[in-house]
Amino acid sequence: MATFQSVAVIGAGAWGTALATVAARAGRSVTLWARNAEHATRIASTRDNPRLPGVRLAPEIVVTSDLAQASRVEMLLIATPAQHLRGAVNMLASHITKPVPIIACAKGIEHGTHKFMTDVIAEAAPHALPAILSGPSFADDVARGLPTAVTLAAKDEALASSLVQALGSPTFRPYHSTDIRGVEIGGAAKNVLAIAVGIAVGRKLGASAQAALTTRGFAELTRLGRALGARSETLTGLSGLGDLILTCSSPQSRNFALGLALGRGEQPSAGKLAEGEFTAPVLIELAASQNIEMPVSEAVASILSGRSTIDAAISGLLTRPFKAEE
Ligand SMILES: NC(=O)C1=CN([C@@H]2O[C@H](COP(=O)(O)OP(=O)(O)OC[C@H]3O[C@@H](n4cnc5c(N)ncnc54)[C@H](OP(=O)(O)O)[C@@H]3O)[C@@H](O)[C@H]2O)C=CC1
Ligand SMILES: O=C(CO)COP(=O)(O)O
Repeated sequence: MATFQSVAVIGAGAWGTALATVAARAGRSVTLWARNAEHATRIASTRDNPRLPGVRLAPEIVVTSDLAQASRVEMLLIATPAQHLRGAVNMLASHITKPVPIIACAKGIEHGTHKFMTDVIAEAAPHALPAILSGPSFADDVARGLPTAVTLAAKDEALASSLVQALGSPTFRPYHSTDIRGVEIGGAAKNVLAIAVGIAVGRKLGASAQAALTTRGFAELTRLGRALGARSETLTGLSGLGDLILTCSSPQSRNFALGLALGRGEQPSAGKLAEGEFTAPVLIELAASQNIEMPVSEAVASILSGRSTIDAAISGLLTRPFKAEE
């Protein structure tokens, strides 16, 4: 089984910083790459990243903005926002001349192409061995060493298992899988559904509505997943149901918090990345192309685009025809 001793994390936001900490805790030699040279220098000297406040970066983590240096490793993790993953991998591609695992850690679907993250990696860096890491894991919890479990999928099971060995520790437990698509669908869709549930909570629709909306959201995530070939154990696993439960139940989630603010009629906090906002339009385009009904996601997309008011969207969902549960 291959061992991966050196790891680079591309993207020094909250998640990239937490993942660098995870890899260091697992005993890897870690480089964290920030696109901005000034940020890299500041993080390297203060050992503190304002994108993940209160977390001290381990002294052995090298922070750099030099991509050539960062890419001289045995495995890479990409932790940029989903819509910037292609740009980051394009920059890396000229440095990747032999098969190297590149793990997508972003949750989303690319605008315009409807491509999932590992497809983007395969296209942009043909030598890469694409993989995906996703599951219920807030950066802050992960960085502080609170127990978390995620799914890590690659096409080749032995590779997925080696990557798990390289990153896993008692407080960060990846489960390996070969169902890349299933993992990607869960991570992308749950962010959109969390906005819906946040809106319902913000509108004070009650705990019963919160549970109902989360469950019906899971039904539509599952419908799309099945249509795209995902395995049911993945959809009910950590990267599907697990992450949906986390994100739809906690204001610690930026997607839930965005919905909460919208539901309360407040201004959402500026500068916080809520991937569901970007995923919603492309998710419903993808669903339509597969003839899959995703009414909750459609309601979120129509609210975010201004095509519908919150009250009209809620009323639209509540007056849908009664039907068999599936
Ligand atoms: N935070 C979390 O708890 C988790 C997040 N994720 C996923 O991880 C992804 C990143 O989220 P998160 O880290 O929280 O977001 P942040 O907003 O904290 O950070 C995003 C980082 O990406 C960098 N970046 C943006 N564009 C580019 C680019 N073109 N090239 C290189 N770097 C770029 C930003 O750089 P700069 O600082 O210069 O702007 C920033 O450091 C999202 O898809 C999210 O869903 C997954 C699991 C947990
Ligand atoms: O993906 C996450 C937890 O698994 C983080 O959720 P938010 O992006 O909504 O904060």
